[in-house]
Amino acid sequence: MWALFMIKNAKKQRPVNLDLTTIQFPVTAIASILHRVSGVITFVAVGILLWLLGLSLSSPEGFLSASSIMSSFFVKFIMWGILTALAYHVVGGVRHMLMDVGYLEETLQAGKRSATLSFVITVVLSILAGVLVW
Ligand code: HEM
Repeated sequence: MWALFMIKNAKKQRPVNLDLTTIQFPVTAIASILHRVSGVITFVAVGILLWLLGLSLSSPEGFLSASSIMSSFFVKFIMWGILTALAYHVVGGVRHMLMDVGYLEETLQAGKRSATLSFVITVVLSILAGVLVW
């Protein structure tokens, strides 16, 4: 009986915060989830890019179709998004591998610094991708 009372009471005293606006993710958490999201985008992109490559190599008409598809703003925007996701995935992947081989310290401070740096590098690569696409 006493144990039951303790369990009920312990449950009541658990801190609850349902105000999502007061919850802030650390930069390392954002870097981590974006790495997964960019991996999934890259996975889907492989299919799209291979299809476009196949079309462009199929015949001279196929090449013209592929370049006319690529001339639309919407498609260029998607391509820019794919290249940005790939850039972040590669930069984040290299960060992971540097940590795995022990080149980057596995401390919170080093993690925060390398996560921020990988965002900065991705922004630069994303601008370059925009220049390439447009
Ligand atoms: C076609 C290309 C690629 C695809 C579709 C892809 C996709 C993915 C996916 C879906 C994950 C799982 C993410 C997770 O569960 O959190 C992942 C993880 C990973 N990827 Fe890629 N990836 C690709 C290329 C690369 C490249 C070029 C690198 C190297 C720089 C890389 C490095 C990594 C690393 C290190 C992980 C593990 C991260 C961890 O331990 O949390 N990937 N990738």
